[in-house]
Amino acid sequence: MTLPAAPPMTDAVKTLVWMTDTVGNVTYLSRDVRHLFTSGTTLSFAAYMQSVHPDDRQRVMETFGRATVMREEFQIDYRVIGADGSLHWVTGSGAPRFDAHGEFSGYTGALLDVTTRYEAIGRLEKSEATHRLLTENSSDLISHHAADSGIFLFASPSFERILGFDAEELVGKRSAYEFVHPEDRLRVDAEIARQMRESSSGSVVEFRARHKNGQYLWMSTNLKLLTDQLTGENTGAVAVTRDISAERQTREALQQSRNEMYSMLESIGEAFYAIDRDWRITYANRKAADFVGIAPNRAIGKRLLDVAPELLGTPMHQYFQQTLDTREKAFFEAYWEPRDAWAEVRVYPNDDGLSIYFHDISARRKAENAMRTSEQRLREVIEMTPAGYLLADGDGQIQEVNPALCRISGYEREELVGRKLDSLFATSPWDRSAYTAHGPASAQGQEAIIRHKFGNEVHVLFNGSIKRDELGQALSLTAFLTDITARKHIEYRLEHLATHDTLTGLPNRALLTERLQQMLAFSARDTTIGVLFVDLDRFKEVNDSFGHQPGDVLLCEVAQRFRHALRPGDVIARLGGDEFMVVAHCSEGRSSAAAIAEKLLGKLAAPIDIGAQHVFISASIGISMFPEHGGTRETLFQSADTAMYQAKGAGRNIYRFFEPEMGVAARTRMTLELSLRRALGGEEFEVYYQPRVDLKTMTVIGMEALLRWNHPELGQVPPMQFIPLAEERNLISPIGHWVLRQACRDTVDLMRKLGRPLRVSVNLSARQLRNSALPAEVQAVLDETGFPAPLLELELTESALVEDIEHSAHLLRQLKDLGVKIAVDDFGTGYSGLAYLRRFSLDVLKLDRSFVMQKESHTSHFDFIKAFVDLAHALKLSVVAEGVETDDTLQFLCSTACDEAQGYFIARPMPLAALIQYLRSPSLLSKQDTLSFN
Ligand SMILES: Nc1nc2c(ncn2[C@@H]2O[C@@H]3COP(=O)(O)O[C@H]4[C@@H](O)[C@H](n5cnc6c(=O)[nH]c(N)nc65)O[C@@H]4COP(=O)(O)O[C@H]3[C@H]2O)c(=O)[nH]1
Repeated sequence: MTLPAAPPMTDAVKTLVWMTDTVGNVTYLSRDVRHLFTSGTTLSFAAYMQSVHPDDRQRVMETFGRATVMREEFQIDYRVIGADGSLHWVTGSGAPRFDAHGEFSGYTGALLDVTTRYEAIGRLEKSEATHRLLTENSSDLISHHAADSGIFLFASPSFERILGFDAEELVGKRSAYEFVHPEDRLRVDAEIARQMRESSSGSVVEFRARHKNGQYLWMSTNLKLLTDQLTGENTGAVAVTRDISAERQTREALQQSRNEMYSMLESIGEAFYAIDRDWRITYANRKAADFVGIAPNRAIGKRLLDVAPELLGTPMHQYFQQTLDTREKAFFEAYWEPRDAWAEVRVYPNDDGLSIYFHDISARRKAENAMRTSEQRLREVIEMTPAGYLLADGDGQIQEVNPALCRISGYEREELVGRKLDSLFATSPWDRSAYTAHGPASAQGQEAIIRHKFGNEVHVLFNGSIKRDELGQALSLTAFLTDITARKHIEYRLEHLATHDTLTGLPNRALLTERLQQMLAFSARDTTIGVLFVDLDRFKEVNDSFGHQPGDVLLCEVAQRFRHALRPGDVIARLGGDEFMVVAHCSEGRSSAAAIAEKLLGKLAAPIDIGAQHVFISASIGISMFPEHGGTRETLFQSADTAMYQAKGAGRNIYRFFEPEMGVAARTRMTLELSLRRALGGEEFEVYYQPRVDLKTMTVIGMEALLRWNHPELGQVPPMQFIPLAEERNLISPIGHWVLRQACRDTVDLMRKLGRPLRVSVNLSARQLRNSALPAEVQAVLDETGFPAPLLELELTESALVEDIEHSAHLLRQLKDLGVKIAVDDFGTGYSGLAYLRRFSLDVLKLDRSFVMQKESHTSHFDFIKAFVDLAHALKLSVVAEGVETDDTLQFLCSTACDEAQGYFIARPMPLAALIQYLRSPSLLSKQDTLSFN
């Protein structure tokens, strides 16, 4: 059989028809594909089988064989290899052929070239295999879910590995929703809803999925909803889910460490920011952002110069650039003008750019500035202060001085710096011990002496302090020194004034007392000290006769002579008036003291010249010895005083040692003094009144008030015993005041009772006259008692008046201005004459009793008294005679035109009650015998 020629496969219909004989040899083959199998027209079965792909040959043989045996139709796809070597997929189909006799005659069939289809299938299979491979081996969970229910339609094997469920357990049985953590469900739903709403093509959602073992794993799902192309309905979803637990953990850890770093960067007291190489801010903590005035999140990502344009061109900017260039860190301080702030900046290079730390040091800078300013000011103050200033090191070597110290010390600054403190100070509160450990820390307000360059001493007030290390060792010494030399001189003068007698320059009582105290305190047991009380004799007379100034000249001369008579160790003091006291060591006991006394008296032997006058003066000296007469200065003074009175009494110009018997009299005086003080407070005083008569009318026109002291033990003490004591002990003023008040009160009462005026005269002592407040006190008494001033007569002795003439005259004028009368008591016993008294505005002269009594012995006395009374009258003074004891005297006085008289003959001093009685009695002069109280 000849096979027709076949067209090329590609051009022709790809189906060929074939026929075989009963044993399978090809008897007919369409021309189209013939060339595939043979170049001839016939083809044996075996040859044909050679064309079949070896891998398919067996299958083809079996199919053919079975079909032939069974006489069945067959169809089989297999590959053939063309004669040209090309491979083709063919679908071979055949059906048995029977002849008219029903005899099998072979097969007739067709071969369809299905290479193209198979290639497509091959590709599909390959892709499917690839996908399957991917799906089966993917570490991700790949799933397909039904719409709405989320039931698994497909689950990749990885589900078992990751969530513990195999596909069988999932597909068609469970919903994806079962696995979502309840807390994440809302989020997942929201995402699905969003996707459906927006028809978006997939999104990623993270959630926790429950493992079969109950634990949750973090998953990230890439979810894609599937939509029907025609209806647009959701037909399900595919999901690719990945276990991101580890990633989450890493991410969280990273976030955690980033948070920690940020919170650390936030919490550090410093501002921090980082910039990349493009100067973009990659991080800025709040402090840094605040510094430039921007929110941190707004700064990040921005270029530094956009956020802080003021940075451009500043040193800070240059430093940043330099660090970026050199990769070397930089530390510096910079001023940030927009904030008027100073920052301490540290710039570190890193792989991305720079890490910049800065610390606001404005406060510190300000404090430093303030400190600098205050230091500057302090320096200026130190330079300008009038107090000297010095700074020395711990060894006392001067490091720094101010101009004032140069002025005070006389040295130039260069001469002082480097000098040791010890050589500058003669005395200072800081000796060597100040520099040692635990020495004093400061010396405030202490006095020191600087040795001036020219040798003189400069007194300074020293205020210093020492700075020490922890071991107490001196590090530096600072001191301010105020020049107090002038003040010291004044102090010295004041002290001298306080301790020395201004007239004679001798030590005064205070200094003498102190010296004696020292001598007693520091004396050895066998030391003998003599205390000599020296009182000038009749000095008062000199004073009264020549006046105060000559008296002062005399006292100075005496002081001078006494001083020369004594040894340097002896002390001589003027106690006041004409009293001196000498305290001296007496190695030979009494004989030494006696020698001193004689020397003193001897010094007075030569007359003293006062102006043109030679004045002879003597002294009485009382001596007490330590320890013989006492151990304390009081007893020694007292004893010397007592002995001096003894010497005076014994005839003057002599000295007397104290004898114990003398002490008795002294003690009596002391007892009296004590009880006198008590009497003032009690009711032991009483005023007696001695009537005074007008000699023309012989009527009582007034009386003299005389003080009586009714001592509880001693009985009535006469005024002459206690008045001088009261004067001496400064008690007379209160006593005198009491008498004045009592007298005024009694007389007012008396006048009221008798219905007629009465004058009362009250004695004033010399001491009262010294009191400038006397006029005011008298006025107060007059006001208080309502006593008429013209009826009050104040009696003063001559000697009291002349003690200080200026003062007396002034005071008398003031008293007279009150309207009271002034009488001079005891006239005729003193040294001054009438003319002398003209200087005072007086009203009454009281002739002393001794003056009145002389009448008996002098025949010319009458004339004298008469002339005196006339003279007094000429001076507008009335004359009162005192001490009228006899009728004769009274008569005599009447004949001399004397105005008034008082005396025992008329009436003795008497208590108030008796006076009332006396004054009421009709005949006065007949009563004198019965009214005796004195
Ligand atoms: N022999 C004699 N004496 C007569 C006669 N008439 C009066 N006398 C006394 O002579 C004194 C007169 O007083 P005086 O000269 O002021 O002398 C007073 C006066 O200086 C002073 N005195 C008395 N009372 C005070 C007083 O209150 N203050 C002051 N400062 N001194 C007073 O005491 C002195 C003595 O006072 P008295 O003892 O009271 O003594 C009184 C008086 O009793 C007389 O005929 N013959």
